[in-house]
Amino acid sequence: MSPSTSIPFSHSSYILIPGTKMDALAQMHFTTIDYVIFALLLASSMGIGLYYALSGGRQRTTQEFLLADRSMSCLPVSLSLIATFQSAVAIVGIPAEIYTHGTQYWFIGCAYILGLFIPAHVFIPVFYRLHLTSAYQYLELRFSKPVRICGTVTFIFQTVIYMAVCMYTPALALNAVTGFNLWGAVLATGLVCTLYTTLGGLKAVIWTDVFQTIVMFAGQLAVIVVGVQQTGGVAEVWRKVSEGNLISGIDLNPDPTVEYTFWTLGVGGVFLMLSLYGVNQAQVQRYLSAKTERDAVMSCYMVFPSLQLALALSCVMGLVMFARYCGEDHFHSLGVISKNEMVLYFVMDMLQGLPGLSGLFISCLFSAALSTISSAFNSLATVTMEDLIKPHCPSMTEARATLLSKGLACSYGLLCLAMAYLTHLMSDSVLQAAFKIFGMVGGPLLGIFSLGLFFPWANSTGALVGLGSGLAMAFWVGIGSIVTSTSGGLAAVSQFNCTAVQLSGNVTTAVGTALISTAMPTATPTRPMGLQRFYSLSFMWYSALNSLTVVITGLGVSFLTGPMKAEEVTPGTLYPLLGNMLFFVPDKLKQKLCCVTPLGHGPTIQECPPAQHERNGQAVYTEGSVEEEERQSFLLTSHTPVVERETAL
Ligand SMILES: O=C(O)CCCC[C@@H]1SC[C@@H]2NC(=O)N[C@@H]21
Ligand code: NA
Repeated sequence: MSPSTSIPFSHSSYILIPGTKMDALAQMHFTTIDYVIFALLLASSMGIGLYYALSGGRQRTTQEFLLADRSMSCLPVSLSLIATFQSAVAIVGIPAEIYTHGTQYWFIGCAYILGLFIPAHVFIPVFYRLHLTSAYQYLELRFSKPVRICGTVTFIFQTVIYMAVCMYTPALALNAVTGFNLWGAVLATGLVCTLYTTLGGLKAVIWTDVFQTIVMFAGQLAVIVVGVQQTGGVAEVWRKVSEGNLISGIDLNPDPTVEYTFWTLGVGGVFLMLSLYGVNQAQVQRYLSAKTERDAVMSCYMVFPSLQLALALSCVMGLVMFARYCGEDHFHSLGVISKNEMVLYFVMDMLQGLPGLSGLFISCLFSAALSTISSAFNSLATVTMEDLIKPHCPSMTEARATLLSKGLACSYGLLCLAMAYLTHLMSDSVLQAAFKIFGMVGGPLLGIFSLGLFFPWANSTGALVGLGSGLAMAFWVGIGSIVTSTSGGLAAVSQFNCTAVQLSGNVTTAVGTALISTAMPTATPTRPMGLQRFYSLSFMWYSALNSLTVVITGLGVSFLTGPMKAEEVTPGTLYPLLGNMLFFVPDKLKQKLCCVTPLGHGPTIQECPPAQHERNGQAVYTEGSVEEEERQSFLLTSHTPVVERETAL
């Protein structure tokens, strides 16, 4: 056993080194029951999709297809909110991070507090009362149409790339450990997902998310239970893990180039959470599908415990995996050359001989992927329809609009399949690839929404230049880190080896030292200086850096080009940040002080829009018509008794 081997993790994943144990394992094909379980998962997802295609309003209106008729209660919405950003990436990626970096990553759970509290009390009330369909309608109301278009296009770009990673991960898993045909798996996943999303709309996506989240948790739990039992029980696992020095306390290191510290996870993680649970269309659409604002806020609160459970399951799986292979450079001898592969080997090693469980785990991986990918297709179709097509063809009939939405969901599905094929450059950890996508593209989007919500002076020129600068900053750092490959994840890989070594005197501790092995075996890790240091910024700071770049540049340009006055801003598009921070100041003084229009003052000037036609003197609105939308928006925003709502805020 070589005590200090460094395993240079390479870019390419999933090459099975012939003759190694891994290769032998891959020959271990699924038993029939495993395939049956996997087929059951795909069939039940299809069933739910078909059910919603043939029941209810039969997906005949965009209100139903894209927003589930705004009729959902908080439980399914909250499970769907979790499923959307908990994919195979987390299930495959997090245990490997725990194995190689210790439990520091677990501190991202601290970011869930503010990361869900702020969306519940800032973003949801504003978006819900504006009665939006697409989050980017907000950008037109607050700024201008060009800003909305840029926001939509940025979102589409981010989601298509993220989808490719999400679809590729479980398929590679299947291929790596079962020899199952890689592209057969991608095709099966993509087609099933595209079908039920296209047929059943948001209702089907939400209810399949509920089912798939349950399968996801069950699969992870099964692996953990079997893993603990095969490693000699909880006490044994705990002993090996603590000896391996894997339990890391709070790391308060302020160095922003260190990948995982309390600051990058607890603070940087909040910005990541806000970009996902605050302003991402997929989540905003779920909030808007709730039948009342209260249901939307409750669904956001209910995400917290489930997200903590999902995080705990992934982290514990990493600990058990470490305990199982501790004391031997297991993965090295196995020829495992990518972090993404570790978990798959571990699971197949644990579950072999237990028919059905490996099928359950692969179903868990595909459930996680399907629930994320279907949410993305549906939100991509929604924003394309609402932001890019409808404004140009106002006279389009409801039936045609719905048909076009279905066509969009389908074509996005096929596009993501193609993107999955192109995703050859898989960074060493798919989890880090996902974090980079969110940070580089989701960060600037968080910035532009924050600019609009919290800064009345911001104008649309500032917003456009701000968004552009945020994306430029993101790609400068992101590409810089790949080119110089100094940033964590790609080159420098810390590899915990859990061999016990004799230290000075007879003190023996397991070496928890992280052996930094870089891709250049000769290079000793030197402290990067200047621009190198900038490029080696932890990817956990990308969301914060890029959103703040948008806000600062956006404000600067707004002041240069003539800031907006509070009365010019569309009512209901500002969040009285100052007003609510100074909640202790009496209203009269507050109004004078920061001249802030309290939240919820909808457009009071306009009259209730004219109905399409009258029937015996009563105004009649057809469901889903533009007039109906305007009427609802008017009712929602003008009748609210502001005072009591404001205190609720
Ligand atoms: O699993 C994925 O597809 C994406 C990786 C996790 C995304 C973020 S991390 C913080 C938050 N917690 C989750 O479970 N998902 C999101
Ligand atoms: Na998911």
